[in-house]
Amino acid sequence: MTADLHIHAAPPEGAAADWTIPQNWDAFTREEHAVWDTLFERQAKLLPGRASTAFLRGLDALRLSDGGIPNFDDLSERLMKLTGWQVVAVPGLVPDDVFFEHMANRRFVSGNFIRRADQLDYLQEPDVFHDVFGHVPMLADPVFADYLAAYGRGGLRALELGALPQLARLYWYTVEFGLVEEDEGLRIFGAGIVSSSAESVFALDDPSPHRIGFDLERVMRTEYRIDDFQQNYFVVPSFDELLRVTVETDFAPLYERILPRPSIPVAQLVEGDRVIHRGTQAYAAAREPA
Ligand SMILES: C[C@H](O)[C@H](O)[C@H]1CNc2nc(N)[nH]c(=O)c2N1
Ligand SMILES: N[C@@H](Cc1ccccc1)C(=O)O
Ligand SMILES: [Fe+2]
Repeated sequence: MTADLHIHAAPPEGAAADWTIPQNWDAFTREEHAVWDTLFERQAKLLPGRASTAFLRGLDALRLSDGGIPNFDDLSERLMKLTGWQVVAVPGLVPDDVFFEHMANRRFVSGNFIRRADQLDYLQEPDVFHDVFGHVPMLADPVFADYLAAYGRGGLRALELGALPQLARLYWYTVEFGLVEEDEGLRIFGAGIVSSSAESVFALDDPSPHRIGFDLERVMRTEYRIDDFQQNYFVVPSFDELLRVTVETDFAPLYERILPRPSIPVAQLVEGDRVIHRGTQAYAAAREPA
């Protein structure tokens, strides 16, 4: 199974109207399962003491360490009992409205392919390791599970209100790259971090990125980059607080206030005429535009 890098307007051949496809678990080769196992073992070593307790508990509760790419029917059965979520297969990126519709109905979509053994560290599109290892453990947490379902409903609303980029930043800085303050210290929970060996160290240990207390309006105004380690991470005090703030706030007036204002750019570190992306440098602060 290979990635289809294009976002089609209509579901591709073999996909249902909601873009889902059968996982066809039997079609994964030994090599593909071995890629999962390699990635899994690498992260399993790194994450104790780095990942949030909710994430580590989810890994256990869902038995993701059983070995090989998980069978979505078994996984969904376990997840359904815990929080009412399911995991469904899609060929690759799906249109925004389809993505939100599934989420609002507690279906998490996962790319039905895995990176090749020579691409362990970087890929352009979310594969089953990112989607399932990265995202699904958090869905075993009842509070986070409610947050993501509410986010799906919020997504459909943001589309109507013309505020998708603003709402997408909330996803980026929580679901993909969020940090959480725990009693023992800062922990990672964003799927983009926990599924990356380099960033799961960088996000907590590197001195260069900004670690900013969660503020809804600031998050929705802050741009992000998708091709490098983050320069900005936002820290939520707890998942209860994240859920409370996002559910209790009516986003419509917030969008109205934010949309006419400039967004907060990601600072770029420049050397001569060359932009240096690597996050091991000290970046200039992401300042509020005047
Ligand atoms: C926020 C925005 O809708 C986002 O880019 C969506 C689009 N479609 C997607 N489709 C898949 N399969 N996975 C994703 O993470 C997304 N993200
Ligand atoms: N309260 C948001 C919906 C939402 C909830 C939770 C997360 C994201 C969005 C709105 O009014 O649109
Ligand atoms: Fe993701």
